Amino acid sequence: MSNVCFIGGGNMATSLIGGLIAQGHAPESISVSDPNESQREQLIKQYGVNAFADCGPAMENADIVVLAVKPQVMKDVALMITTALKGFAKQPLFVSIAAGINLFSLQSWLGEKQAIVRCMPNTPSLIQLGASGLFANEQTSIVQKNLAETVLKAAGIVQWVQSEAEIDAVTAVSGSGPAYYFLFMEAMIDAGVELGLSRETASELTMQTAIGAAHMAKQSDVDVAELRRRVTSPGGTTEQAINTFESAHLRDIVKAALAAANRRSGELAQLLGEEEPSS
Ligand SMILES: NC(=O)C1=CN([C@@H]2O[C@H](COP(=O)(O)OP(=O)(O)OC[C@H]3O[C@@H](n4cnc5c(N)ncnc54)[C@H](OP(=O)(O)O)[C@@H]3O)[C@@H](O)[C@H]2O)C=CC1
Ligand SMILES: O=C(O)[C@@H]1CCC=N1
Repeated sequence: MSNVCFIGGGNMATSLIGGLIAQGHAPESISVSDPNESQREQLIKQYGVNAFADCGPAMENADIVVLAVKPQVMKDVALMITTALKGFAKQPLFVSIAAGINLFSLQSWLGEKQAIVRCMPNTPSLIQLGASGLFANEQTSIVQKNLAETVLKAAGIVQWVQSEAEIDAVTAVSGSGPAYYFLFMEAMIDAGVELGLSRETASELTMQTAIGAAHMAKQSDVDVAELRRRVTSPGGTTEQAINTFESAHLRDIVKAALAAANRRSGELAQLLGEEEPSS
């Protein structure tokens, strides 16, 4: 079993650790570094993993180091890691899950020779229903790619993408995606309450409908547009609701929202990363 280290033990690391443990990964082979004591205590209590304040002891014997800190602190953290790595015989594979921080910056901080995978997971990893996009630098071997894939697959599905730019698109679709569905569910629950349902009933119906629709879409041999048409009886109730969404340009709103998320990844790269020399 490979040794997995997380630098940063917040929301996303907790989701991935939860997925790994649920898939039978031994807690003793998982280590975390986080300066926040209560966060460390929570992870030890909940999952029995090893937790440290500093990155050095957490990374000892790690085969894979997942960089799970906020993009804003990634440079400082990466430079600290580089110093700690100097005493290590074995160099681990790095997997960065930070939005926007590109391979050029990560290599500048961690070293040009390091094997690095950029990954964009999402929080449903906690219940093994995550969706991750992966892209590796040229220094990453097939064995290391398989290792990254195995760790992320414990948390859900994995898609390798063809170019690094696609990771920003993955961020806009599935990285941030759970929040879009939660927003839609919030709105449906509130609307159900306005129509006279209790909040509990509106919540139960909304969540079960989301689960049912997602399962159907995944299992069906027809596309989602056809599934939508099958709910929409001519002259019926759904048609009224769909017409309301279409006349408010819901598709344009979704397109603009995902474009804004995608654009933000580029801005974070510029704000927080190293400037690439123009060729
Ligand atoms: N949340 C999400 O849905 C997703 C997030 N991501 C990416 O994952 C990364 C983490 O996000 P998220 O988990 O939400 O953030 P959190 O703030 O929940 O977690 C980050 C953790 O890192 C800790 N930290 C700060 N400095 C250090 C350090 N020097 N060494 C070790 N740990 C440190 C923070 O402690 P403290 O709070 O005390 O600062 C915090 O506990 C981000 O880069 C984000 O872009 C990717 C996909 C989805
Ligand atoms: O909002 C963010 O920046 C992170 C990345 C994807 C989901 N959460």
